[in-house]
Amino acid sequence: MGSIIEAEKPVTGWAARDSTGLLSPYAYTLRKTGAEDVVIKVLYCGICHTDLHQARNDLGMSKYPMVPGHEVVGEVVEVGAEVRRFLVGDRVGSGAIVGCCGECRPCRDEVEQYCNKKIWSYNDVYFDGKPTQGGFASAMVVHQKFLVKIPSGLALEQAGPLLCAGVTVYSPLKHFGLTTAGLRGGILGLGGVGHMGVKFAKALGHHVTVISSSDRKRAEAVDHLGADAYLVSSDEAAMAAAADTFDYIIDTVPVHHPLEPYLALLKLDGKLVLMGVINQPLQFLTPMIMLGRKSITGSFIGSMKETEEMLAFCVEKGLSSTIEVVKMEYVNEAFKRLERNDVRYRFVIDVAGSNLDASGGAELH
Ligand SMILES: NC(=O)C1=CN([C@@H]2O[C@H](COP(=O)(O)OP(=O)(O)OC[C@H]3O[C@@H](n4cnc5c(N)ncnc54)[C@H](OP(=O)(O)O)[C@@H]3O)[C@@H](O)[C@H]2O)C=CC1
Ligand SMILES: O=C/C=C/c1ccc(O)c(O)c1
Ligand SMILES: [Zn+2]
Ligand SMILES: [Zn+2]
Repeated sequence: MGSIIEAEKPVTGWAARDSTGLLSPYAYTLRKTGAEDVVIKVLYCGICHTDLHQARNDLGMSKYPMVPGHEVVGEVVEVGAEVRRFLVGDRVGSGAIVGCCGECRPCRDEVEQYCNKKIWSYNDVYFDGKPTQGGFASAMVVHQKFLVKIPSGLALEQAGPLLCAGVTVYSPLKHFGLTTAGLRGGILGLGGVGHMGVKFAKALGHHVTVISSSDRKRAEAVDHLGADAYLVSSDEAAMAAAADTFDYIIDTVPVHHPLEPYLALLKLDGKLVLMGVINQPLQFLTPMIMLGRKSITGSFIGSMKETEEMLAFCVEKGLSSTIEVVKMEYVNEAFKRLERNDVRYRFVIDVAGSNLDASGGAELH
């Protein structure tokens, strides 16, 4: 077991300073290692579209400097005195949430992502009053409850996106009972979350249709990801032909869009599950859901329990994410490419290989 270091630890991350979302090196300190804390050296971190929303202040709630990153894979380098679940050297993962109250109903029911006092991995304030900072950094301190072991069957760089994109799509499939083989599912938006949706839905034995904004991803969706069908949302004839055929649609589009074209695709009792973080009201006419008893619902990441289950599911089914690995110096370009929908299907930063501490942060804040 590692020793407890009593001092705050200097660390270098890449932070956004304002709503341009441009990231640059930033020096700060990590809290002293508490009894249930685990210090991790960050190895890899995926880039989720939420990181872009937050860095650019799309939701109007961003605080700077902000070190994004919530698809974190690391190696344990220290553990607190009461950490029982992890040892120095373990390969671990951390996601979007790093704290919760532990007492409310969602916490007691092990769906702590729905705790009203949850603490986000960055752009939030920890119990000690310090800002939380994410995984675009050389190290993090995380309470043991919010870490999972990465199973040995998974490549570390590919495991990162499972910790947000993966569990985000696994959780509603499980929760809404969408696990029966033979269901007909739609994945709207083939990005980081969407591509994991195709993989999980196929592994569950569903008939999977990708619904995309263009024809550009058709061949990859069918040949590489194994989708059964591909619809271009602007192709009115194809959309009309597919009306009333889907049990569910997982909607991952990150910008404002109409819902009616997708509600029309659902069968009786079909479900539209909203995933995208959208800062403008969405609209639909009520008959679009009444005539067919359809549901519009949403889902937020997944619990730590579901994350462990999802990782085991990936090992069992031989699944992982499809990624492009980049160095931290490329992160601003990666953000631009993510915004213009030019990534197959997730960027993952090789954080350890980017030698952040050697590059030196800005002055200590
Ligand atoms: N609910 C939750 O818990 C979570 C929510 N999110 C949110 O889900 C959304 C999707 O995240 P993620 O998969 O990482 O995003 P990506 O950018 O990787 O994928 C989004 C996909 O949506 C489609 N799209 C349609 N219009 C646009 C547009 N104008 N700009 C960009 N993409 C567009 C594209 O697919 P195509 O080319 O096929 O049209 C694109 O690949 C984001 O809003 C993110 O914040 C993310 C994780 C967890
Ligand atoms: O990517 C993970 C977080 C998603 C998210 C969902 C909802 C919301 O309001 C956010 O700020 C983030
Ligand atoms: Zn995310
Ligand atoms: Zn709680």
